[in-house]
Amino acid sequence: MRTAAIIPAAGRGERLGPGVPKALRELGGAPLLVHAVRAVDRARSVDLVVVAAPPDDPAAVERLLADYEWIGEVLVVAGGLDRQQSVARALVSLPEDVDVVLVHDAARPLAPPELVDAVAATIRRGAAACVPVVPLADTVKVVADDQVVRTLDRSSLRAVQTPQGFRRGVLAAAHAAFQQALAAGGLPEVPPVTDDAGMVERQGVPVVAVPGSEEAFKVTRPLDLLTAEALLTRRRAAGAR
Ligand SMILES: Nc1ccn([C@@H]2O[C@H](COP(=O)(O)OP(=O)(O)OP(=O)(O)O)[C@@H](O)[C@H]2O)c(=O)n1
Ligand SMILES: C[C@](O)(CO)[C@H](O)COP(=O)(O)O
Repeated sequence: MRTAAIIPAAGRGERLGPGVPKALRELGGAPLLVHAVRAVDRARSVDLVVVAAPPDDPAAVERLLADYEWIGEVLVVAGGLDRQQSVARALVSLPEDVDVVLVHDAARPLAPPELVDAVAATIRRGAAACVPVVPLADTVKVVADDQVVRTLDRSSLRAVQTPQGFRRGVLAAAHAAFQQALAAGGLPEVPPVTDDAGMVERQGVPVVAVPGSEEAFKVTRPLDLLTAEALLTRRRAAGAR
């Protein structure tokens, strides 16, 4: 089985604040994207990496990655206007012999390679789709117009991370159905589709949940970048490359 890791990296990072696209922001001397490529590249299960770059200048991302001699061959494609489009563009660029696809946010730079391998192994063992999940730390309430409507039972709620893993045909069919539904007049707004597993769920395909990692958190807001710096400093002090 050949496994490809798609890294959607075409987002602006509005919640992180003004600056270059989020995937190109620095963390410990290298762009977030380089850390995310390292995370999947170091995983034993990954044979090929495809990056969906900011669409205005994908060649700049190609040049950037070429500066890191430890990075093997990475295919770079132009990303799209939203995450779904970026993943879809990478998906159609995959060589025919790829049968397992992992999708991993550039915005999750410190995901452990062991997590990548655990997700890939779940698909290789026969699951159609797999997501890493972590329990919620906070109490969760439904709020409308500044009023609490109700409190949810968080015991069965999980926060979902990446990498998410799929049999290639399952992910391709879900993306195709998503595009068709959009073309035919849109999708229901609730729940919005924010990840690839969400598209697969809409097709009625079972999605396996495996334990995620606190270190696979998403850099979304400025404090997340500070947290990532601290974690990276600790890893380097412990001898990590
Ligand atoms: N058009 C887009 C939008 C997002 N992404 C990618 O999807 C991942 C997760 O998205 P998120 O953290 O929401 O990133 P942004 O969309 O950049 O963030 P924001 O919503 O704050 O602008 C990121 O690696 C981001 O680069 C992408 O490839 N193409
Ligand atoms: C894919 C994802 O990282 C799973 O948690 C998430 O849905 C993407 O984040 P966004 O902030 O909703 O774009």
